[in-house]
Amino acid sequence: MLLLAAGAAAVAAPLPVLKDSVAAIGRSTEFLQERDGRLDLAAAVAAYRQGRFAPGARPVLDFGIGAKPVWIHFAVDNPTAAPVARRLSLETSWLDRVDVYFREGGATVARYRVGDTLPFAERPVRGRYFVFEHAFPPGRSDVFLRVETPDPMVVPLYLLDPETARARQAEQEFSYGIVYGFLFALMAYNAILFASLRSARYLFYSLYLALFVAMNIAYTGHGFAWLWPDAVRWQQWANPVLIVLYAMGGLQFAIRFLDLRTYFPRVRRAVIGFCAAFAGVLALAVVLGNQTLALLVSFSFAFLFTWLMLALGIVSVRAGQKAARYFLIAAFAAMVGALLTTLSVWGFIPNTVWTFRAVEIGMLVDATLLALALAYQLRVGQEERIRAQRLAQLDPLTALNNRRAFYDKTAAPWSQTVRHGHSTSVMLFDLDHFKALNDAHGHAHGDAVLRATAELLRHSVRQGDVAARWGGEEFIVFLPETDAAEAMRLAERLRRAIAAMRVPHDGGASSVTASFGLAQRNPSHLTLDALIAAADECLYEAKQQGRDRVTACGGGNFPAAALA
Ligand SMILES: Nc1nc2c(ncn2[C@@H]2O[C@H](COP(=O)(O)OP(=O)(O)OP(=O)(O)O)[C@@H](O)[C@H]2O)c(=O)[nH]1
Repeated sequence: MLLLAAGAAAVAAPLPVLKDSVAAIGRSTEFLQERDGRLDLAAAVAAYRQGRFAPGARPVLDFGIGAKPVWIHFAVDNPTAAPVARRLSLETSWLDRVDVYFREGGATVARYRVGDTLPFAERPVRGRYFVFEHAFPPGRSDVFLRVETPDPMVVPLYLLDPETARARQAEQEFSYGIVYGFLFALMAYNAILFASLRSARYLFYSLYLALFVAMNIAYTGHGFAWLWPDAVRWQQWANPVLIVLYAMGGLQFAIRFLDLRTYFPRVRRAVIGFCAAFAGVLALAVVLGNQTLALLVSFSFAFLFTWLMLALGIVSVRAGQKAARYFLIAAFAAMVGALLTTLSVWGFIPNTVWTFRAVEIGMLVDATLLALALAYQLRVGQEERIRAQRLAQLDPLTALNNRRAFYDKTAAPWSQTVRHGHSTSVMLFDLDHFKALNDAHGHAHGDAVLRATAELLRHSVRQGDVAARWGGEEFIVFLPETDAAEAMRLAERLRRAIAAMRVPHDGGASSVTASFGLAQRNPSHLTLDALIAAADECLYEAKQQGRDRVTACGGGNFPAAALA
């Protein structure tokens, strides 16, 4: 059993048992910030003895960005008769320099210097955090740490038995595996969608996730441990640069996803300007070698970024964009996650696995919702395309096929007809004296007559027949597997129905008649147009012969009276 003692021996606080608590020990520590120049160990120990150290008020000590170097002390009391092994870990990966001194009976028995300004291989225990193994002898030991960094000086200290510490680390790595695996899968899937659909929003979504992973890998220390263990200089700049790139990636995705170019062109320009301004100041900070400035730029950018994403989501929802609802909830989840993590790191709320990792949980929710939103947009886009295609094929007045659709839909049956030599006919008909009807009752009434005729036609054709408005007051029907006699019966039925039709207008109701031309395919009709031309000739003949009749070319002429 190992006890941790805070404060000078004379005023020792109650000693927590470390083995039972996987919590940061900030409250059991005391600290002194170097306000009047650098202190060496001897000076720090002397200051400690003089009671100049202040007690740690929170589990995780936090001194902010660009803070002066700080000395931290805690005492360990081993009440047993044998040494007890403990693992001290400082779970912030970005600290520039940390000196640790283990002292017993007023003498330093072990000292380490770590920090991300030193190559990774120099760490006493290989890990993304700063870890030290120490066997505490019976009785009291003192631990002094000196921490120096321009980065956020957050110092979550844990003192655990090595087994618990290793299990905790394995658990953390496992969960990072899940987070990165999930995000990589989404990234790959959307990159494939981009490759096949060529829509930039999928690319920017993948990029946004990739930049989140890159940023996360950097600030969790995985990058330094796995990817750039010797790139000490890059390690100094990786966090601010990747934070800014991540936020820029998010905004670039938002621009495309929310289609700001169409909906809010000025907002889009402002967002691009905002990104460019921050990127410019960051570049300046890098050129000047001013890390504190770079960090201030990146954190303020990240802070504004979360609010901006939320604001863009809100205005887009208000502009009626359905998919923006997903975006808004996603941005909100990411924001809550980032907020919880920040509060837990700074010790305002309990630093549990859930609160500390909330930023990643928020990002998983964010990424999932955005993937759903992209899928939703894809589906809506497809439906719109299909609807547009259908509309492009319809005659707007009568909702019958237009000419283009007629040719589309008859292409296959026509080839069948030609290949198998089936009898096929085409029927063309044209309303008689339609100009006079328009003149007498107005164009709107003429339209009503055309719609009523189309309705009759729609109900007269059989399955497989293709009816269309050919133009003006002229209609066409392609009749597959239909010889002249059968076509004649169909046409005659339709002619009578049209003649019997009454279309009401202000002063009563009007009636119309129609003239029909019929042509049955024969070997001389090499194309459908040739057959249509033949039907057109018959129609002309029907008109010539007095209208309100069906004329079959090469076949009989059936005036209304003859068939009545
Ligand atoms: N109301 C209405 N009229 C149309 C439409 N399309 C064409 N028309 C009219 O249809 C009339 C066709 O006139 P014409 O080609 O002289 O034929 P017609 O008067 O029917 O005479 P015949 O065909 O010889 O019996 C024109 O007055 C066109 O303006 C339409 O969509 N709506």
